Amino acid sequence: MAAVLSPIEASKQLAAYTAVDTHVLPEHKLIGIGSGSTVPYVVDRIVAQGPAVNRDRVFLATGFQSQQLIVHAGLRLGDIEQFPELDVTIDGADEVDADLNCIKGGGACHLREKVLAEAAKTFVVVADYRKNSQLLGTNYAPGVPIEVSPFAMTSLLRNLAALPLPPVAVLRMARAKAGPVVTDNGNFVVDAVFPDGEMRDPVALLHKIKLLTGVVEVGLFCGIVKAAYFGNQDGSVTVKKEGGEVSTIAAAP
Ligand SMILES: O=C[C@H](O)[C@H](O)[C@H](O)COP(=O)(O)O
Repeated sequence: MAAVLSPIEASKQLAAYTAVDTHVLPEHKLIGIGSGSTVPYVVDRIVAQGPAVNRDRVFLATGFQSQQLIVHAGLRLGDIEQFPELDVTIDGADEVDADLNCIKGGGACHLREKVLAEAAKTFVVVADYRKNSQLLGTNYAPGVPIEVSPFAMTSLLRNLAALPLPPVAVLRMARAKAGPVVTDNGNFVVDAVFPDGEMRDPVALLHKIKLLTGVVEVGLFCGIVKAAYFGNQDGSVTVKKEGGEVSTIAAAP
């Protein structure tokens, strides 16, 4: 018997299934798989397309979690060095604004995620309705994830504090380990809550943070997303597309 999903899980699944059905076509052979709690549903739906179509596909991972998902699903794992150009990458998101700018990195994977997003002809994000917002920072409270070289962590905190509109910034600590979260690249993550004024221009903010010494990557994804799929509580899916088009696919009867 199929497990009964909670409303949030059901909306993640709905978003993931709809995005895969729309964007992962039989002719797509190189596919990036992102990170987070929505992505397992992406992999499930791809597996459901069947062994015949998946046999000659290669899947690239944004980190340890998606690598495990790919391998355990019996799909072929590839490397960005071998396959620098992908047909499509599907990933989760922490928050998506009206212009398809995103906060990503709640799972500390945003460096590799951005590499696979930029490598893809089509980059799509999937999420539940809580991530759909007008202004970044409205629903996702921890702030902008900033991956930083460990040696530069203290100086980054000082440099952030010295900005004209400084954020409240903290080193992300691990939950079941003493000490900080360490990324798949061996770096630390600083979470920085910026004033609303700064969040209104994510592109400018991204550039400002990226210039600070020791910053490896910033969890602001700007101008990369082609479409975002949000599963809603009523079983419908809201689709936001590059260019501003917003539509809702009605719930199945
Ligand atoms: O670093 C993690 C990623 O950016 C995730 O895609 C993001 O945190 C969303 O994850 P979830 O779907 O679990 O909310």
